[in-house]
Amino acid sequence: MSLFLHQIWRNVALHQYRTQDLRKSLNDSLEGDIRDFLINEAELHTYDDLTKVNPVTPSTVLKCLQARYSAKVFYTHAGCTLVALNPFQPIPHLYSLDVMREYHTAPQPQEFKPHIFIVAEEAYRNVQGQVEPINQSLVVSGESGAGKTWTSRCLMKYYATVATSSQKCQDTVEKIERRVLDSNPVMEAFGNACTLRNSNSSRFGKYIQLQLNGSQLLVGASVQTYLLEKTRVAFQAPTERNFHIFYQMMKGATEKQRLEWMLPSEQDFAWLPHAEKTLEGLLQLGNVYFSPASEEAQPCDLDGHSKAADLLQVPLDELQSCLTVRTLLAGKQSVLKPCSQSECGVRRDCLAKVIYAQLFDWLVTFINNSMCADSSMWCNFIGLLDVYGFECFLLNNLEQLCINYANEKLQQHFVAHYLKAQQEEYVTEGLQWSFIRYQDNQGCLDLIEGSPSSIFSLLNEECRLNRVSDAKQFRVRLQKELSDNTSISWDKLSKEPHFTVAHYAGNVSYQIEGMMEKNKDPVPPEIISVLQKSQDSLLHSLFADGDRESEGSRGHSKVVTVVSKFKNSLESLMKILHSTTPHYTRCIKPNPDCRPLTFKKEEVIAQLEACGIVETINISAAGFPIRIPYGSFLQRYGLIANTRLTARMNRANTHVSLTGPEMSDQAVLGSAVEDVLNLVLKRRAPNSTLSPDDNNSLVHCGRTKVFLTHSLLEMLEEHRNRVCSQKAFCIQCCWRRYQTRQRNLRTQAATRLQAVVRSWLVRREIKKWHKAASIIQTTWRRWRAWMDALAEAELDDAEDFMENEASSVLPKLDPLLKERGSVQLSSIQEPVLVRGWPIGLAMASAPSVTVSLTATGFQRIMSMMACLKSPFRHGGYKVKTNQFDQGVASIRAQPRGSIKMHLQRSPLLYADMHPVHKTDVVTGFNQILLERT
Ligand SMILES: Nc1ncnc2c1ncn2[C@@H]1O[C@H](COP(=O)(O)OP(=O)(O)OP(=O)(O)O)[C@@H](O)[C@H]1O
Repeated sequence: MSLFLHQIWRNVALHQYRTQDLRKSLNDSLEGDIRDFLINEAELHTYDDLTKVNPVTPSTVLKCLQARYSAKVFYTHAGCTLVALNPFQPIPHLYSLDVMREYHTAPQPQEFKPHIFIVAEEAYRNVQGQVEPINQSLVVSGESGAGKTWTSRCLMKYYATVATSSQKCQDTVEKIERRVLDSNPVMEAFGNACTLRNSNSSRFGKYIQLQLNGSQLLVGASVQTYLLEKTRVAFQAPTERNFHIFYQMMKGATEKQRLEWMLPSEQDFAWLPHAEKTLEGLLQLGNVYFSPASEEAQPCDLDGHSKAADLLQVPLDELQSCLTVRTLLAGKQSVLKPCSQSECGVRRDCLAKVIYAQLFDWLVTFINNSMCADSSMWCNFIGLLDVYGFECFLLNNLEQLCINYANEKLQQHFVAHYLKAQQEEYVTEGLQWSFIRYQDNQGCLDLIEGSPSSIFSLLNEECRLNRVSDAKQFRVRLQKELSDNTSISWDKLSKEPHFTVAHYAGNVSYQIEGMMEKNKDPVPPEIISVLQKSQDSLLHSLFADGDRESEGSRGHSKVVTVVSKFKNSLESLMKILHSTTPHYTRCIKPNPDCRPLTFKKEEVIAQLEACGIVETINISAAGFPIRIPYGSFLQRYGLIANTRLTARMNRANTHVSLTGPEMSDQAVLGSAVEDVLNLVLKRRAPNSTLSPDDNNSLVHCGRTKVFLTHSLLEMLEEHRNRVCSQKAFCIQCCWRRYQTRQRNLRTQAATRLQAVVRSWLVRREIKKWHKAASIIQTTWRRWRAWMDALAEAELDDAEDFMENEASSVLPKLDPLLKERGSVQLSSIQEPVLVRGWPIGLAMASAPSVTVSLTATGFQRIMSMMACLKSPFRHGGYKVKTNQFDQGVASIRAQPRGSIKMHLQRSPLLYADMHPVHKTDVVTGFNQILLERT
């Protein structure tokens, strides 16, 4: 009994295990199945738009980008954004003049493969179309080395080419176009540097305005720059370099210039790291060293400043004092105070930075003056914004805060634009739905720039207080004022004063130390006044107008801090962006090492987050991330409502062919889709329907597509699975029934066949038996008759024979027998008549049960053959039985001795055969013989 129970338990367990296993494998296959339905992974590289991958998730988007990158397709749309992957190798055919012309002349460039030229052409056509807002902005963003500068260059070349091709006054345009293009290397020389992340990294943001006249021809351009990294002049991170211009000057200077600029080729410069041996530096200032003064009240001693003073053409002693002595204002009295060695160093760096920044601004103004068209000449513009991407390093300070703030601003603008685009698609599809649930990054922006309290406002306040800044105090202040905002937090374990901001692209921790100083960006007034005294006309003009507010010249209330300046310029930029039609290009760096055609998933996903693509995905998810055309929907889920899809489709097609417009087709399909959705929704909540007021947060039927949330997709899948397993069960039952029926039919047919064959065989056998029996009967009767006749005739002839024949034969045989004891018949020359006993007589006269002929050998055979009247050497001889030897007078006489007959084989043809295998039935001749024995 226990064994039996154990067996049952084992079977149940096995069954459960198998069921689980089956369910798991079913689930696995189902997941793959849905994936295959929503998106064909093998075809991922063919998706030109990331928002078309289903479902729109970071992982599918990433897979799609990777597949395209492997297939050497570098541009992909992401809704209203273009994603540009950096190939890190020249792809000349992608940017050739022919390709530019192809995109420019195409009736529908959007139908071409995604390309930066589509963005350029779209913007250009928008200006041509004069649809409000006519002015366009091309926003190119991405992290350092992602390809922003490359992309901006491509865009400028495109417009230059397009403008040239359709320009009548070639000369003017070529001039402008040349100037626009030629300004790039100059700007890059002054504003770019070799960094760890990019060997030609732009250390400033720029907005280039390409000015177009009424005929949409390029007539001028202007550049605005943002946040130049001027600290690089005096400080470079290990293994990084100073701005390119210094190295270029050192490398390219002629002997004459070297003499003029005091650049001996052997000289090393502290501010020019990683220069080749032959290179020298321009910045003699960097080689000015300070040694502590012998007395505390005395300023530091200087070394190497004379060359700098000569080059800057400022009085040597004034340069020395401005670097080593500070002027303090005490009421109307000014007091001179010697600076410490480190303060001297800060002042020296400040001098270099302020000169470089002013020079850079001057350069930009110069370029603008040479490119900018008169305002009367142009009416529209295409703006090109190349800004730093989101930054998050180990140590982040004010620069990163400003950059990330700018990115937050742009992200907000982008999100608003993207939401608008999404909303427009919903409207086109007839959906009454809005993204009211979507939370944008306003909270984070309020934290950084809001009023009355924000990071910027508190930083500015701190600077205006004109006191020595204390990082710890500032942190306490931040905590007190801003702790209500959820976008700011503090790491309690960190000892360094800091704050962490939750940006849209991730959390960034900013160190407070040094932030206030950077915000003040103080320029000692002594430095400005020295520079104003420069004999160098350029340097003099840079500072002569006194534009630059120095520490001393401004009242504390008027302090213009870095963040307030940056905020102002950003606000004016945002105003421009808001007044234009934006086009976003997100440049992605596929690997940190700038290796050609190498795709690192972790790198890319981080950038997708930082450039807002993941946010785009979130926005999609906040709406209806899954959009399925009616036809595809019904193909997969039609079975839920048992919808006769093909019938409806056929009907729809008939409508189309008859009526032309596709709407009737869509309407028919739409009603079938609604049937399916209603069924699923009813199961979830019996009273729910697909009315616009009900369930509209889950699903919407547009004009051509169904818009679904993830949860409704899951419900649909669940329903489909249930219906599928019911159908599968039904199919199994039918199949089994069919199989059983087939098996029965086969068995019946086989039995019938067997019966037919058996009866045919039996009939055939019986026929044979009948034939054999009649032959036997006939033969038997004939034989009996013949025997009777023979017996009669023999009886009549016996006496005559004895008298005539015996007397003639015997004498012939007698001597032979006497001589040999036996007779060789062949030796008898004359024919011998052998007369055998009629078998009937022989048998009848047999004295015992065993019949045996006394004749032996050949004689016996002959006798038998004769008895049976079988021909044996016809007419050759006659055989006499031994009865004659014994002097038989009459055949009627009883033969003496025993007669034995051994017949091993019947001479009759069918004697051994019997129709049924019955051992007890013996017929024919054998029967006769047996009857006799
Ligand atoms: N489309 C492209 N085809 C070929 N090479 C490219 C392409 N885009 C970028 N590159 C390569 O990548 C390098 C870095 O690009 P780029 O200087 O434009 O980056 P960036 O985003 O402007 O960086 P940063 O912010 O540091 O200035 C280029 O020097 C170039 O070699």
